Amino acid sequence: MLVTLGYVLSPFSLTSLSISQVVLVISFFLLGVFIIKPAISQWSRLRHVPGPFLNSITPLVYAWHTIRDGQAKYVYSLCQKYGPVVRVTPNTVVVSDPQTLRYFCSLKANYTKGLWAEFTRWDLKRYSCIAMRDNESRRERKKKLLPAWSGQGLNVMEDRVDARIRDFLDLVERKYISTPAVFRPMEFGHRAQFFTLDVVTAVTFGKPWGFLEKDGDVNKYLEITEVMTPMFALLGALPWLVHSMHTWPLTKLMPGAGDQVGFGCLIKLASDEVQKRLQPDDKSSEFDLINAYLKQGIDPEDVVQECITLAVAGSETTSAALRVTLLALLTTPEAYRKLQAEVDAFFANSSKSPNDVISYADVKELKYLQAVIRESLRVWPNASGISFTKQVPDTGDTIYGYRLPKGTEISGCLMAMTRNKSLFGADADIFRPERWLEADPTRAEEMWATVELNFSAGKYVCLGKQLALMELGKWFPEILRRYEIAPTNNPVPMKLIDSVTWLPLNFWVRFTKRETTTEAVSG
Ligand code: HEM
Repeated sequence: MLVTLGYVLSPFSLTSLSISQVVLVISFFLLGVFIIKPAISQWSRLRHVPGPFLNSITPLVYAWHTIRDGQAKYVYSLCQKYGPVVRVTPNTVVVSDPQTLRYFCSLKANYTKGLWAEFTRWDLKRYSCIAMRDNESRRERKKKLLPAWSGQGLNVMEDRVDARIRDFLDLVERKYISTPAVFRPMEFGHRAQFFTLDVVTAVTFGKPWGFLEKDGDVNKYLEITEVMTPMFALLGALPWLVHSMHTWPLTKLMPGAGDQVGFGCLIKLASDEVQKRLQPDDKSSEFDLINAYLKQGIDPEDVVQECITLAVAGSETTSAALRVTLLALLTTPEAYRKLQAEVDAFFANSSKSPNDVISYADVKELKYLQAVIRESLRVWPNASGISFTKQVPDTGDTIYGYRLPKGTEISGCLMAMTRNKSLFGADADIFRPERWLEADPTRAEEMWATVELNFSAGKYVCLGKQLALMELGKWFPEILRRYEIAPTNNPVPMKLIDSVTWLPLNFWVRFTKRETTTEAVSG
């Protein structure tokens, strides 16, 4: 560097320059070495990939749009403008073709997880599966996690979901039935989170954390995570932030088991529960994910990390899907009535006791219900920006004819895939469940294979996919058979925020009992 500096200064006689001129020359030199040169080399790596010029030299454009409008809408607009491969930040490209997404998630493609995955590590010495970037270690771990998510495990999970449905119905009965004489509105955005958090903790720890019973935030967990969630969107753009967060002194700001409130309480809950199972006198032989994972020989410290991940991965995503599905139904009265009619017909012909929660097997047979769930996942896919990037392997790769050097981060724009007009029809931007019933079986299969990418694919596929579909599938019939739900007239209208998942603010609804309602089920 000194040689170069000498070369730059050589045309001048140092004695002929004033101090301020020397400072100016050195400043230009430093600017060139530390800012312009890296920017040029960053830009040139992927200069052949289409995208806005500014995005190719700085991640701040993406970060700005993410903060302003949300990542999904922004990345979707870039895909529409630039085609199947778009450069969204200097080192990130996004594809809008399902086949390519499936390819880079497959075992054979040998891609690894992108840098954002580092953010999902709470203990820097340990990894949960979702945070593992090394392919061999994640393959080993996933092999041990998978058995719990099928067969008997899934049956027990179904019982736990049923119990939380009963808790939800009990909450509605206790506090939220409106009549012409009494108006008792519910803010549904948070109640959806209470439901999914209680499901996921019941499945993981054997008992719910207690959000529904309290009808409120437990240990300020939600208050604090709501601030953190939008950061996921930004981290896709600013991976260096992830590294800084894992460096002293910022590590001091990371949540820990000693915290009295927020995310640290979840860490403590997970550590305590795992420790309890390790005691010789522990009696909790029942199925839950802690016992199942320990039985597979996963190190207890790693089981703690898996539990924490589950609570995060399994609650925000599913509650977002629950909220947007209800929102879609409330704003499409025709669909609401059709679903209600299907649900009524099912229960009218069912021999089950009114207290039994509908089985998952029956849920899968309700065609309009399935169409509604698929349609809402289609119109509002989760994480449709660059949140779950993967990294191109050492060999580099060629995608759509574009050479991507090793280390390039790549992601799929789900919204571009799930609103593709050639597959879903000219009205792909609107919620219309009928499209699923109109499509011939081959087309319907392709449509679902695309929408299913909400849960990722290949070696990254979501472990909780069936659990999430079960929660959504059971919640609607059990609620709609008993109550009419209507939006309320708020002075401040509802707003849907894109914060990796979908977060409606001010989502107030009114529950009234239906004339033909069956009795609310008791716990
Ligand atoms: C609508 C609901 C859900 C959606 C859209 C969803 C989406 C996803 C996606 C996209 C991934 C892959 C991330 C990546 O590529 O790195 C993932 C992974 C994961 N999800 Fe879900 N998820 C949902 C519900 C759940 C539930 C209910 C649970 C469990 C209680 C869960 C547990 C997990 C776990 C453990 C992983 C990590 C899998 C791995 O790293 O191989 N998810 N999910």
